[in-house]
Amino acid sequence: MVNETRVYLIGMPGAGKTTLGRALATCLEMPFRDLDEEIVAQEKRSIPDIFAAEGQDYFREVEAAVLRIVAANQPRMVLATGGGTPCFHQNMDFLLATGTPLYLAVSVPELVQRLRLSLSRRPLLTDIPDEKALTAHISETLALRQQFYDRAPLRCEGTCTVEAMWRLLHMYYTTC
Ligand SMILES: Nc1ncnc2c1ncn2[C@@H]1O[C@H](COP(=O)(O)OP(=O)(O)OP(=O)(O)O)[C@@H](O)[C@H]1O
Ligand SMILES: O=C(O)C1=C[C@@H](O)[C@@H](O)[C@H](O)C1
Ligand SMILES: [Mg+2]
Repeated sequence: MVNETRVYLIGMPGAGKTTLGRALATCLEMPFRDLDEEIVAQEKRSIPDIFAAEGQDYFREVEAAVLRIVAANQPRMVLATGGGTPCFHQNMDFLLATGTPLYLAVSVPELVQRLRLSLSRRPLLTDIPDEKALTAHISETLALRQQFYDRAPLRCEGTCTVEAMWRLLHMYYTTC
């Protein structure tokens, strides 16, 4: 039953949506899609280039449109969403209506350690000077996003694994 649905991985940048999503899809023998990659393919430019040329509002419109197109084309898949996806254009309502959102809940210090090395390719993090500022930024962003992430029916805490996600999904589908 798990593999007849759309599993939507949501969570902060660095939570592991792409890395774990790919592995979960292999384990479930389901197609894997990454919303950021779909946006890059549709726009034929990188995410930092989209933000720089058009700004965040445009990016969020494209993100919402591509989400709906990918879902329409894929009745079963594991989809790694973007970090901000659930927070714009009623996307969280859409995710809940069309599949099973699973929130990867990772602590701020762990996110900071993972994101530290990749700031330059993340358009919302490029101007952050040091680890203290990064910690403050991640904490503030998470505080704003938490209300959206918390609507997910499934939540994997800490250093999540494919096995832990599989167990959550399996329990959810056998009890619902
Ligand atoms: N469970 C994990 N334990 C340790 N490191 C991890 C784990 N999951 C992901 N990472 C590492 O954290 C970094 C970010 O992972 P990933 O790109 O999958 O996150 P993401 O949620 O897709 O982020 P984004 O929203 O920016 O696309 C990568 O360097 C990855 O190797
Ligand atoms: O957290 C965010 O708002 C973002 C996360 C990335 O996945 C990309 O979707 C983009 O860089 C925006
Ligand atoms: Mg990703």
